[in-house]
Amino acid sequence: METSDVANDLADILVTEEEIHAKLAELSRRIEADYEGREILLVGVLRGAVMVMADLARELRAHVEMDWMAVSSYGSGTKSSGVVRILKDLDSDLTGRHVLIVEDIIDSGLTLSWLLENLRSRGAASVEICALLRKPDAVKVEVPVKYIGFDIPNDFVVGYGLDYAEKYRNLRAVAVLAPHVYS
Ligand SMILES: O=P(O)(O)OC[C@H]1O[C@H](OP(=O)(O)OP(=O)(O)O)[C@H](O)[C@@H]1O
Ligand SMILES: Nc1nc2[nH]cnc2c(=O)[nH]1
Repeated sequence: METSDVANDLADILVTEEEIHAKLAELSRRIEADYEGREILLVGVLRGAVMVMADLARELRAHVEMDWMAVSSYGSGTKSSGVVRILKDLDSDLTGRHVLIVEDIIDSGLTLSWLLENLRSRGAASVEICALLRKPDAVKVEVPVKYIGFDIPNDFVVGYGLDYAEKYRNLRAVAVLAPHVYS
């Protein structure tokens, strides 16, 4: 597939690569200051958070450990079912750890509100959330997010880790798909 084929599928770029990296730098400076003297365990939520985890971790000028969890709440469609299943659990013991959950997007909030409670019950010293994107008009459950990148409209978005039918995760920007992709 040619690169131009992918570009033809995009209706609108919502957040550019440059804007993402500037925002992650800004959030990283806040995180470094907030966690001074405390080591962070970054918990990435597979698979969408792979890009934001990789770039945030490399932007941070502090020791971090990284672990991964895979949960499923969407099945194969574009609507959250609200039923969250653990597909891959953490390898780390969270007792006494300062956990920072790294997510790509908060849509309904169902995934993160469930995950927050789940990780808090494991004896962590603290559990906070860093999410690149949030859709304020889609939220069904309010989630206390300490570090947020961008509030975006209530459209289905792809890129920078986010997929449609497992494609488009490798886009450098966050975009809305053109209608012909769905037909
Ligand atoms: O706020 P919510 O409505 O719960 O939606 C957010 C969740 O949806 C996406 O994951 P998805 O289930 O699409 O899996 P993926 O990360 O493997 O693509 C995203 O990565 C979040 O985990
Ligand atoms: N790709 C993608 N996954 C999501 N999961 C929840 N919201 C979204 C979205 O807008 N795009």
